[in-house]
Amino acid sequence: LSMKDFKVGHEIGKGKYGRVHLATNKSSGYIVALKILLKHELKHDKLLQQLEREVEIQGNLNHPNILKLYGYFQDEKRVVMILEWAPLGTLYAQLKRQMRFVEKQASRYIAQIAKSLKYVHEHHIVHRDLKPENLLIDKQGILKLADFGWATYVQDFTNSSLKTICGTLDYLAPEMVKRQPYNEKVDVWALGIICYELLVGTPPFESIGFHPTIQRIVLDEVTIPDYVSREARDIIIMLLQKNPINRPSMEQVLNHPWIRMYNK
Ligand SMILES: CC(C)CCNC(=O)Cn1cc(-c2ccc3c(-c4nc5ccccc5[nH]4)n[nH]c3c2)cn1
Repeated sequence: LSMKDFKVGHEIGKGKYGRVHLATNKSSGYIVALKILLKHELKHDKLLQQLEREVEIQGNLNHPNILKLYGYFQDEKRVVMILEWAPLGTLYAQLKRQMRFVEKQASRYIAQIAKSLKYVHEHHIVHRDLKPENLLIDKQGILKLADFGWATYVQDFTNSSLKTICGTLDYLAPEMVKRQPYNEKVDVWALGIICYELLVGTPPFESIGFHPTIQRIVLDEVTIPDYVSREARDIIIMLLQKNPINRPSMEQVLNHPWIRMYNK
């Protein structure tokens, strides 16, 4: 495969390392998203190895709520990943449009994210950068876990400043902020932030500036508005436990009444 097998359309996204274009495969007519990374931008070969690892990971993940990597190819100038196209864009954009979701819709989205995370965690992978910008929606309204922050594949959090880790701090777990060892429970925390945000419209510890946000993540208890149901309140408090040991597994999340009541 090479670029000439595709009719390349407009740019749909721009990451730290790559540009994403809508494209059509000329022979199959299939619409895909092409993530194009210029080799000279991947200067030191560590990034190229990390990219190989990313492709290796993605190639083995096969789940209805995880964005598919169909394949990849390279020529002298670039590396290209052939990815599933999600026509309805990101959950972030939909949330901005709708302000916030009714509990049934929010519960359905949280259930889908929990299913994808259960699968990813079973493969001993931690996503680490779960946020509405990384969740895409296909034409049936099904959520697809993605990871555009290509940088997460090259970040080892130990020595990089928190600020460069990701655009927003809102989804960082307390143990990450405190630079302690972390595990898949950081994704459980992020799911709690997203759950709150889908129901309320803004993340619970959002503040102006870097320090206030990380301080609130570590110190503040979440305050949940009265219009949020008892069951939703219960799952949010469960997911946003400061101590990762007290957070539930994805199995337990999927068995919670607020999930079961809307996902028969
Ligand atoms: C293991 C798994 C979690 C990682 C999967 N790999 C990636 O997420 C790598 N990646 C995917 C993308 C990407 C970005 C945007 C889209 C889109 C898309 N559809 C849109 C519709 C409207 C507006 C914007 C849109 N972006 N579809 N498919 C995409 C794929 C960028 N980097």
